[in-house]
Amino acid sequence: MGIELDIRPMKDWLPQLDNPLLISGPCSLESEEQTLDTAQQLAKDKRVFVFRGGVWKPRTRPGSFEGVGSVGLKWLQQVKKETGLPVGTEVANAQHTEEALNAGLDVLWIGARSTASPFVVQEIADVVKGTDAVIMVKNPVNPDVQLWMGALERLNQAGIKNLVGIHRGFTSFGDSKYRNYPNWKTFIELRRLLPNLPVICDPSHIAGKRELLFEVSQKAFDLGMDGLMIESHRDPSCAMSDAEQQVTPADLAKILDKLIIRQATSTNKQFENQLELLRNRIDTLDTELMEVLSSRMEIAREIGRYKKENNVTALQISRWTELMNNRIATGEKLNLNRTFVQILFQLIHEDSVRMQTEIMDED
Ligand SMILES: O=C(O)C(=O)C[C@]1(C(=O)O)C=C[C@@H](O)C=C1
Repeated sequence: MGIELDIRPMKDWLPQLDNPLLISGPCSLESEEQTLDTAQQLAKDKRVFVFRGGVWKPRTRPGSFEGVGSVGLKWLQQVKKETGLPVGTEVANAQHTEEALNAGLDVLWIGARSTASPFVVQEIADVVKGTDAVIMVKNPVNPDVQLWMGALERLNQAGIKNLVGIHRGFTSFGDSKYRNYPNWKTFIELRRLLPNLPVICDPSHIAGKRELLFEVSQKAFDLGMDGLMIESHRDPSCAMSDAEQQVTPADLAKILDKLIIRQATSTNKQFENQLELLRNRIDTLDTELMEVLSSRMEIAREIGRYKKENNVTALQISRWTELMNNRIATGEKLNLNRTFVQILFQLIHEDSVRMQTEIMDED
């Protein structure tokens, strides 16, 4: 389902922005002193454009530190006064939103668990209606691009044009080196559906550990994301939440020094010409690929008709297993990724079986 949102570019509400947008600050605000000290250090690095600090912390289980609450808004106001940095926090219900707006916060964001709940998003949208608030929407915990877009749409319908998506990864099951699996394809799909929506990455929540922050941040820039939100604490070892994934402002600067920021296009004519030549070759190969697929499917249909006449099942598990093993081995010789080959042939086989059963069930 296609939707068009009326979205303003980030520079309209943050004129000092010199791409990309970097938001940083502690996971949770813990004391006025910790807040101001971290903010002062971050403000010295001119690459940080917005200071963040969690005030109300949605925790998975009760009993964990749930944030300092409303008093933290005063500390954020103080940060703004002392450093000149715009400030932001996460809101999870109407009351948080009202308080944050009244405190003059510059940026509010909706967390992954809240984005997954349309009632919560609507409640927040009703409060911000008619204001020129800047609202960032994290992806929902599950990789459902429609749910993510739905949240953005609700806010846009409430007149909010200063919208940004935040990619923070998705709940992982089983073994994963990430705290939240990045599933980059969900971002790619969101960008395809809403090309004018700025989207930043939250490497802290994807990585879950500071050692992976650089790798995830670089990947975000390789894909053309518009910024990063990275948690920073003056002393992560004694942070009251997410200690493993926070970095000191000094370590943040080291990560930023190493990152390569890529542009969507290049002004180099030679590059553009060469790219066009290579893209033409891809177009030709894709046409051949489709023609080969079409011939393959035609044979599968023929087999289907034949099986129908002879009362034989569409699914032939031993042939399918043998075929898959063979294609993976061939793929390896041809330098094709194993998972890619597996998924590709699963899709082809699935459609082949679908067509054959349709033929069999025709009158
Ligand atoms: O070999 C067959 O029996 C086929 O119908 C072809 C095919 C395939 O598309 O490769 C389709 C269904 C079977 O489960 C196995 C293989």
